[in-house]
Amino acid sequence: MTSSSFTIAALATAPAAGAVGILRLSGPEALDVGRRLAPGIPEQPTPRHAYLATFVDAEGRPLDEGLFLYFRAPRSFTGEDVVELQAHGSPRLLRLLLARALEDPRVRHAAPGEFTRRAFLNGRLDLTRAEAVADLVAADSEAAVRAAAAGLSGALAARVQALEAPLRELHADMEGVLSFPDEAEGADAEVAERVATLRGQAEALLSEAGRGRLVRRGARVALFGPVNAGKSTLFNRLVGESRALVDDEPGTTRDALEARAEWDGLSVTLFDTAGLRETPGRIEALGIARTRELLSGVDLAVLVLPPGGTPSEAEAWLREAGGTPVLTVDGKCDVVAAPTEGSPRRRVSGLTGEGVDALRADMLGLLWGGGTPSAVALVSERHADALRRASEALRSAEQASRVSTLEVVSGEVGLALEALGEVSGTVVSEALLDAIFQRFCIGK
Ligand SMILES: Nc1nc2c(c(=O)[nH]1)N(C=O)[C@@H](CNc1ccc(C(=O)N[C@@H](CCC(=O)O)C(=O)O)cc1)CN2
Ligand SMILES: Nc1nc2c(ncn2[C@@H]2O[C@H](COP(=O)(O)OP(=O)(O)OP(=O)(O)O)[C@@H](O)[C@H]2O)c(=O)[nH]1
Ligand SMILES: [Mg+2]
Repeated sequence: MTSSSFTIAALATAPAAGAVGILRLSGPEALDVGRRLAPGIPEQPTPRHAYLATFVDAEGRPLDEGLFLYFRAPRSFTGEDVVELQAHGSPRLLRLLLARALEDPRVRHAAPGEFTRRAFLNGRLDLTRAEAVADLVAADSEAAVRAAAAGLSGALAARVQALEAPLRELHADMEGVLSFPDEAEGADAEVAERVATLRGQAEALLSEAGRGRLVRRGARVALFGPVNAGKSTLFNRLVGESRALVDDEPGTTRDALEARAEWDGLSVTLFDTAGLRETPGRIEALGIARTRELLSGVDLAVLVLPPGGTPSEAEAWLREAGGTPVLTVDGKCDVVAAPTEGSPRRRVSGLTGEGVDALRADMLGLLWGGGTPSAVALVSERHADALRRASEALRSAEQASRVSTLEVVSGEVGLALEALGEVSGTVVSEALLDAIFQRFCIGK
């Protein structure tokens, strides 16, 4: 028996009490096994019809009354026969039902992501859409939900396809000329231009990886600057609650504090840090070392300066952020009159809230550079790696088209095609599938 002819079973709902819990079976014996748990179901149930059924134990004693659904292959999520027992959401009851299904030697417990893996192997989803399923389940902000939903409906698949199809055509044209130089004469016209256009597209898609990461993981933003500048007060204002301690004693914040917020649908983790100063006490020095470390790992740092901060002071603090982009603001703006000539820096007051909405908009602008977070293509690290290899092969092809033979150009284009195939799933190894689907939860 091959692994895919095994019938698999798993709970499709989280192992917690809820209104409804689902046991899902997929494979050739799904109906037979399902009917043994729900003996009232006809031998040939109507597919996609919700039957009210009694679920029973091995002695025929009722365990629950629930819904029974049968999806006949290939019209199911996995493309195989699928049966769902939709029971009351008791974790203990569901484990009893699962254990009964697993008593059958033709059934084994599904590996993480195995239902979706079978859907992929049976051609129901391409790889980008299968991965969007995992992204959707893991999404913890509205932008992440919307971007994953777009991926599930094929947004990324379409962009990869728009690259893969003309690349395959170009490859075929060149191979044609190489095999039948007389008949295919001219089919390799403008190779350099065609390669250059496709490389541009591959790089454009690759450039969305950073934004994809931001949507998936959320943005990380840290407030930093000299002691007593009003960082914690501003932090509390930005997160909308009094999370951080505030005091007029400089050095109040010793340990970085974090809070999660959702701005324009984007998940943002905001950090309040220990204020920096030149001659710190010992404990504070530890906090300061941690601030520097934190600053190096965030997507954006906001330097909060006290009123009257000079440009040279600002310069000195800016160096603390290393390579991280910095947005500098003048804090406590309520205590100083607005400068007569337009100050280059945003003025905010954590105390009164002045300038805080505008600051939030500035931060989103810097993190996003415009556009809506939910409209981003969810290019993952895995996709980016393959796209990088595809772009490199296309760059070599471009060079070869000027200095080398058509054979060499075609070889490089072939490599680019292989790399792209890893994104869509037209070229995949078992090991790659293992790596992808291991990240899924059980029952998905
Ligand atoms: N109860 C339940 N809810 C669920 C799922 C499930 O498996 N069970 N899903 C699981 O993740 C998602 C829904 N995804 C699904 C995708 C395709 C098909 C399906 O039957 N497709 C067939 C028929 C399409 C049609 O006739 O319109 C097909 O693609 O051929 C079912 C569920 C979310 N909700
Ligand atoms: N007038 C005014 N006072 C503020 C403002 N923000 C903070 N303060 C006051 O300034 C003092 C320091 O505020 P914190 O928010 O604790 O400053 P901090 O930068 O976190 O300080 P450390 O954690 O010590 O580095 C407190 O007495 C606050 O009430 C503001 O916008 N306007
Ligand atoms: Mg503080």
